[in-house]
Order: sequence, then C-alpha cells, then structure tokens
Amino acid sequence: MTDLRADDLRTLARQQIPAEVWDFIEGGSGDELTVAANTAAFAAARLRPRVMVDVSAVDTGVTLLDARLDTPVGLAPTAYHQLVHPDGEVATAAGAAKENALFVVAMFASRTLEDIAAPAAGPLWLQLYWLRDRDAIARLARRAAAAGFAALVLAVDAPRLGRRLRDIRNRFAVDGRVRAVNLDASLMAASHDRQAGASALAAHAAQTFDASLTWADLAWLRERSPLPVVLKGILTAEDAAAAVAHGAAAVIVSNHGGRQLDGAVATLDALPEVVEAVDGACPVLVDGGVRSGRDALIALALGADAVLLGRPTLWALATGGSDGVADLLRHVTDDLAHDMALAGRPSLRDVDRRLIRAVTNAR
Ligand SMILES: Cc1cc2nc3c(=O)[nH]c(=O)nc-3n(C[C@H](O)[C@H](O)[C@H](O)COP(=O)(O)O)c2cc1C
Ligand SMILES: O=C(O)C(=O)c1ccccc1
Repeated sequence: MTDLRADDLRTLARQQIPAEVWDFIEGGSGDELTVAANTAAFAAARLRPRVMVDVSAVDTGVTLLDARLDTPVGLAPTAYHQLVHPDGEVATAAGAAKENALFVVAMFASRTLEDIAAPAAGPLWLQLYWLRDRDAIARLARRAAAAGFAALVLAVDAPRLGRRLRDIRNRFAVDGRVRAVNLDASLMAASHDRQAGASALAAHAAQTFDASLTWADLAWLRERSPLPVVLKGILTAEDAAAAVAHGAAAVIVSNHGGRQLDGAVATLDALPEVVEAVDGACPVLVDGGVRSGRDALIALALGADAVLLGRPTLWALATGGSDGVADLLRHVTDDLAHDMALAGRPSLRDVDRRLIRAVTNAR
C-alpha cells in the first residue's frame, strides 16, 4: 500500500467506484481545461537542488493557525465521503489523525461533525458555503466550535456551481442513502432528486447557495464564531489583499479542482502573486493537482505554508479506508522529505523560491 503513487491509487479506485460517482469525483467544469492546467503547472516546474548541505535529518513539521502538524500535506474538503466508503468522513478523520495532518471537513459531509471529531487527534477545519439560510450557517459555526474544530473555511468561489458536463450527461444525483447530515434534510432534498435538473447538485446549489456574498458579509460570519475564518478559492493578488484587509485568518489558493470557472488560472501559477500580496500577514495554502511530495515541495517553494489533496483523498478512502488515507498522507510526506534531502533543504524554512528555476507564470 505504502508504495502506491497517487496515479496507482487512482487506477485502483476507478475499478471500484460506480461510473457516475467516478465522473462526479474526476470531472471538472466545461472543457476541463483548468483540471488539466493544475497538474500541468506542477509537471512544468524545475528544481535547483543544492549540494553539500547536511540533510542527515529532514523535518517536515509546520505550525498552522497555532497547531503543530507533522506534515504540510492535508486533506481538502470534498463532499459526501460515504459515496466511496461506508464509514465516510469518520474514516478519513481517523486516517488524518494517524499522521497528525490537517483535515478540512466539507459542509456537505455525510457524517456528523461530532462523530468526525471523536476519533480525530489532528486538527479539523470546517468548510462552509454561503447559503441563503443564514441560520443554518450560524448553527454549523457554533457546532463546529463546540465539537473542537479549529477553524471555519468559507468557500468563496461558488456563487453557483460550475457547469460539470459529466454530471449533466449522467443526470447525477446523490444516492438517497448518503446524506449531508449536518444540514436539515429539507435543505438538501434537491441534491437527491433526479428530476431537480440535469445535474441535481447544480439545481440544489441554484436553490440554496446565496450568490450575493461580498466582502461586507465576512464580518457577519466572524461575529458568529470564535473560530478563525479562512477563505478558500482565492486566485488573484487583488482578492488576497482584500481577504487580509477583511480579517481572513488564512487563504487557500484554489480553483476548486477545476470544477468552478473553467479556464481559471492553474493554482500553482496563481500562488506567487497571492503570496506576494499577503506578504506574510496570514498563512497561504494551496490545492489543485497536488499528487506527490515533489508537487508539495514546489508549492512550498513558491510560498505556500501547506498543500491540500482533493481527489486523492477520495481515491485513498475508497481503496483503503482510514488506513488508505493515512498511507496516502505518509507516502506524500515521505516523498516530500526525500525530495527535500535530495534538494539540500533539510527543513521547510530552507524551502524558498530559489529552489524553482523559472517562474511558472512564464508559460
Ligand atoms: C468530489 C469533489 C467534491 C468536492 N466538494 C467540495 C466541497 O464540498 N466544498 C469545497 O469547498 N470544495 C470541494 N471540492 C474542491 C476541493 O476542496 C479542492 O479544491 C480540489 O478538489 C483540489 O483539487 P484536486 O482534486 O486536484 O486535489 C470538491 C472536489 C471534489 C473532487
Ligand atoms: O464543491 C464541489 O466541487 C462539489 O462537488 C459539490 C458537492 C456537493 C454539493 C455542492 C458542491
């Protein structure tokens, strides 16, 4: 198990996940240009290793919002883990806890926040969408704090859902046995209704997501919870600066895995301008196309404090449950440590832009 690369995991997972669930996970919006761009940007980066550096001990530890983590590799929020494993997010959390890694739980998790938090020794953050039903958000924000979550993550890139052609062609709806149990069933009904629209998820989002979200609304959420608020879905220097100005505790550079605006910039290409605009005011995380320790190293060199895995989390959960998730995190972290040694960078403090040959933006 431990020797499986992400791509091997993907092949295994594909063999056991029902075709329309596979398409839901794998797919992006439109022509899937941004899905492809995310991985292509990592593949194009070239490293400048240093030699004659003592790398007999390599340290991948990092501190994020006051939590000490053994690895800068964490798990991105993805909805409905029970679509691929009966224990759902409880297994995912157990796997992350084994590696003392960050797990960002989705608002549309299929297990309760309290059940997810029970086995989790590692830090949990809760992702939220801006729903028209503001009370539902406020209730979740309160519950998250009570259950021991360490931060809220507002996804700001989804005023509506991207047009995911695979889901539309499949008339995808979420299996009625898998539910977003942290929200009222009435709020979620359209997600399970094949008649709701060509993609039930898109129809559901059109009904329940509030597209009027602006910077001025952030104060409302910050007032309703003692937890720091992280913004997910930042791709420009302008929005990074605004995020800092409005009190974001961290930003996640993300294009939602190429599932929202097709043609949006690859996250690795957006990262440098965000890092520059944030200028150390808060941590910067990145997701989208991270598949290996090398990818993690590249993102960290360009200024990210941590990276998150989206689709690979679901591949690992589907194929190996909590052990699969722990193996994935350990494998990517071991791979990162290996590359740090070969690059002459024994700690993450030593990983900076000089490690990357050219600005990937040049493409
Ligand atoms: C199946 C699936 C479900 C997702 N669900 C959510 C979600 O509920 N909330 C959210 O903020 N992002 C969601 N995302 C986006 C991920 O958090 C993340 O941005 C993206 O998957 C990272 O790219 P990667 O899959 O290439 O690693 C989802 C992504 C996938 C693939
Ligand atoms: O955010 C997503 O990418 C996603 O797939 C999703 C899943 C369920 C509800 C809303 C969005």
